[in-house]
Amino acid sequence: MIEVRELTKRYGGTVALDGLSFTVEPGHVTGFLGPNGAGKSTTMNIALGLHTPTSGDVLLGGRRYTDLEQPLHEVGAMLDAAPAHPGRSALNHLRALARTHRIGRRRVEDLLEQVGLAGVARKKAGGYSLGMRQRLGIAAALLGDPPVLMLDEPVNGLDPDGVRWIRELMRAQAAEGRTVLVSSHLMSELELTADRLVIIGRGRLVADTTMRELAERYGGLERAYMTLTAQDDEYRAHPAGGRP
Ligand SMILES: Nc1ncnc2c1ncn2[C@@H]1O[C@H](COP(=O)(O)OP(=O)(O)OP(=O)(O)O)[C@@H](O)[C@H]1O
Repeated sequence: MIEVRELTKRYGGTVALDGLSFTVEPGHVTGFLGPNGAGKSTTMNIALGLHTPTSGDVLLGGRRYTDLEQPLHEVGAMLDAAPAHPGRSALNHLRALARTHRIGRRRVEDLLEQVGLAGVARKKAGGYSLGMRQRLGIAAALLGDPPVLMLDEPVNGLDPDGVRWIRELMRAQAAEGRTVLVSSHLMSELELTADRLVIIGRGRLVADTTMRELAERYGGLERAYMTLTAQDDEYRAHPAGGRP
């Protein structure tokens, strides 16, 4: 489970997150949706201990990331598509990660097979395509068989095969009882993947619901997203005295 509690983050004068709270339950793929700059990456970076919140916190299975003794066994994450040093092979990259958690070579080889990189495992990552780098990032995230997965815009720039592969993988991970949070700024990307949805706008919670509920209430998912984020903009344009 992921618990985001009253999370606020300011970068100088920019309020990236403004008292954001929501919970992500296991057994579902939860989409984390919001326009560019809404605060999705900031939330994930804080969850993974990469940024410090101004106030509030994020708990993974009840603990902050920085308190986890064996983080690879607690949470797997892919925040960008450049997970390995370009001079290092997929095999060596995963082996190095595995050693930090006493994970065996067999697990690394099985994962390379699972993500479709077995054939290029000894080649340098610098020569990998975007799709191959994404697959390596996913392998690294899965290495410790963690109960929580967090993926930031994982299908950006991928071809249809890669998109389908990641989509099926996320659904399979959720079906096995894991907590899966996947961010996107496009509703169309989450439509076929997520069954729950957390929508944020300008660092605030806009909706926390199921896909079905949202589609029924607004007569379609795209329409729901446009309506909800437009309302947010409208509200934020008149913060002092409310709407005119
Ligand atoms: N390191 C930083 N320094 C200053 N401002 C930042 C920093 N990181 C994020 N921001 C600002 O915080 C806000 C939220 O950004 P964030 O990247 O979290 O949004 P996002 O929802 O992930 O957007 P996108 O879909 O474009 O990736 C934006 O206004 C952004 O400019």
